[in-house]
Amino acid sequence: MNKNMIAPSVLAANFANLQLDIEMVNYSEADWFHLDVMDGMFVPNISFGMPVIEAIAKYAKKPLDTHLMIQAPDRYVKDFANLGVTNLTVHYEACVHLHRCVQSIKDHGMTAGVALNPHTPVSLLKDLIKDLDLVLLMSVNPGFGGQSFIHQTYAKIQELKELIQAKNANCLIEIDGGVNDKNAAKLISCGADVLVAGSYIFKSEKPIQTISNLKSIISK
Ligand SMILES: O=C(CO)[C@H](O)[C@H](O)COP(=O)(O)O
Ligand SMILES: [Co+2]
Repeated sequence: MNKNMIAPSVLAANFANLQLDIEMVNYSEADWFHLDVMDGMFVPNISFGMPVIEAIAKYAKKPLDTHLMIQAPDRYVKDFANLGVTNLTVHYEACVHLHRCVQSIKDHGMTAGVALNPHTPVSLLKDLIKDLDLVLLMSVNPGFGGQSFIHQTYAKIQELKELIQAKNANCLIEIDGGVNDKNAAKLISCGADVLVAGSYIFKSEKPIQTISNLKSIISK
């Protein structure tokens, strides 16, 4: 997979005119769509589910990177595969049988990611890292867009990078929450491959330009 990527989080898009924002991302230099699914149980917020992803998939011309913030996500792996999701990320904290869930995601033809909450140590992934295509480090507490970046994330990225290298694993590091032009370069230099950005992109006056700026910051 390519590195130094931008994944706009649709959570911050205009839901009254989603198609317009989807076309904007298609047209932009962004690499993936980031789709945040929240169930009101694992996180204290409810976002969107299958019907909305089905609608997005109709217009999206870039891979769908889907971040499940739901309890027992293994129940829905097949449904997300059927919607055309490219990468499915589940939370470490939401999965009792994480290894089985990761295998199921791959068996359904998707790449598999595991997300860690800010309080969850990277070392817990040591026995699974070789099976993963992506690790998502939450740089805010999951559930809401527009929160402030947690600075401890920089050290976690470095620790994760060391684990990946020590285990000779081949997985991307994705950072999610509070990403902007101030922290993007440092995140990449610490070892991140994919930056998710929601509010910073969709709440800006010129989102296409904002994506382009972020892309040039992380490509240097
Ligand atoms: O997973 C998420 C929240 O749980 C979102 O992807 C994340 O918050 C992105 O939004 P922002 O860039 O506005 O912080
Ligand atoms: Co997310």
